[in-house]
Amino acid sequence: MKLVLKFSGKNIDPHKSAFLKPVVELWQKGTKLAFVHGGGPQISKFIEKMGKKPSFVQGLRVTDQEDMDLTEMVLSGLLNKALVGMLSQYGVAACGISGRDANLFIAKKHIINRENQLIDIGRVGDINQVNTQLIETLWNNKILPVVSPISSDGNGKSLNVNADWAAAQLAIALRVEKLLLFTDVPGVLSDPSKPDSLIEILSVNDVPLLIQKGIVTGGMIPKLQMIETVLRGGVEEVFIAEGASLKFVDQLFKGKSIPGTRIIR
Ligand SMILES: Nc1ncnc2c1ncn2[C@@H]1O[C@H](COP(=O)(O)OP(=O)(O)O)[C@@H](O)[C@H]1O
Ligand SMILES: CC(=O)N[C@@H](CCC(=O)OP(=O)(O)O)C(=O)O
Repeated sequence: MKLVLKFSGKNIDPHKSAFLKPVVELWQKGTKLAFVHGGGPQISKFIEKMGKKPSFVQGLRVTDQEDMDLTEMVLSGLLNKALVGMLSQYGVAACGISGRDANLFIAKKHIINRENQLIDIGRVGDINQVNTQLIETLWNNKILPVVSPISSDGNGKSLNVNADWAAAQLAIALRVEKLLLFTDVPGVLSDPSKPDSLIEILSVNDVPLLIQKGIVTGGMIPKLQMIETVLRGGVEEVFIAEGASLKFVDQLFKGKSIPGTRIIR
C-alpha cells in the first residue's frame, strides 16, 4: 500500500509528538508513506515578528522575497527538522527534504486570473514537474520521507507552493492509492459555522458549485481545486479530515467509513 499523507501547520505542535503515533504505526506496518507538511500559522507568526501583516488571495499567501526567505526557513528548516526529530524519537528513520532536493518539485510562478484581471502574488508556484527518484530511493532504504512543499523554480531559486498542492502532485507522481489531507475541521462542511454539517461523500462534480456559492472559502479552496486533477491522475480517493481521524485510518483501507469527507470520481 502506498499513501501520501499531508498534515497542515495547524496539526503540528513541535513540542508534542503524540499526533505522530498513527503515522509511526502505519509506517511500521510496511505502508509506503510520504509525509508532506504545511506550516501556514507558523510562517505567519514569523512574518508578524518582522512587523508585517500576512495576506492571502484565494487561500494562497502573497509572498514577497523577504516572506519567501522566512517561509523557506520555517517550512524546510524549523518544522521539517522538528518532525524528523520527533519521528526519530519513535525509532523511525526519517529524512527531511524539500521540493528543491534532487529536483523533487519544479514549479512555475502562479498567476491568479480573477475576472480577467491577472494578479501577481509574488514568489508563489505551481508544480509542473515531479521527480520521484529521491522518494523511491528513501523507500527502498526503509527511510520515511518528510517533505516540505518549497519547490525549485528551475533556475536555482525557490517558490512557495501550497502544501495541499504539493501533496496532490506527489500523490499523482507516486501513483498512490489514497491522498489523505489532515486539517483543523472535521472535513468539508455544508455550513462552515456548523461542525456537524459534514459532507461524508463528495463527488468531484460538486466542487465548482460549492466554491461558486461561497460554501467553500479561504484555505479550503486550494484544497478542493486540485482534487479533480488528483482523481484524474489515477489516485482512487482523497480524504479530508481532522488530524484526530488518522488513528482510524486502518478502517478506511477496509472500506469502512471514518469521520471525514471522502472525495471520489
Ligand atoms: N465549507 C467548508 N468546510 C470546511 N472548512 C472550510 C469551508 N470553507 C472554508 N473552510 C475553512 O478552510 C479551513 C481549512 O483550510 P486551511 O486553513 O487552508 O487548512 P490547512 O491549514 O489544513 O491547509 C478551515 O479551517 C475553514 O476555516
Ligand atoms: C502559497 C502558499 O500559500 N503556501 C503556504 C505553504 C504552507 C502551507 O500550505 O501550510 P498549511 O498546510 O499549514 O496551510 C503558505 O505560505 O502558508
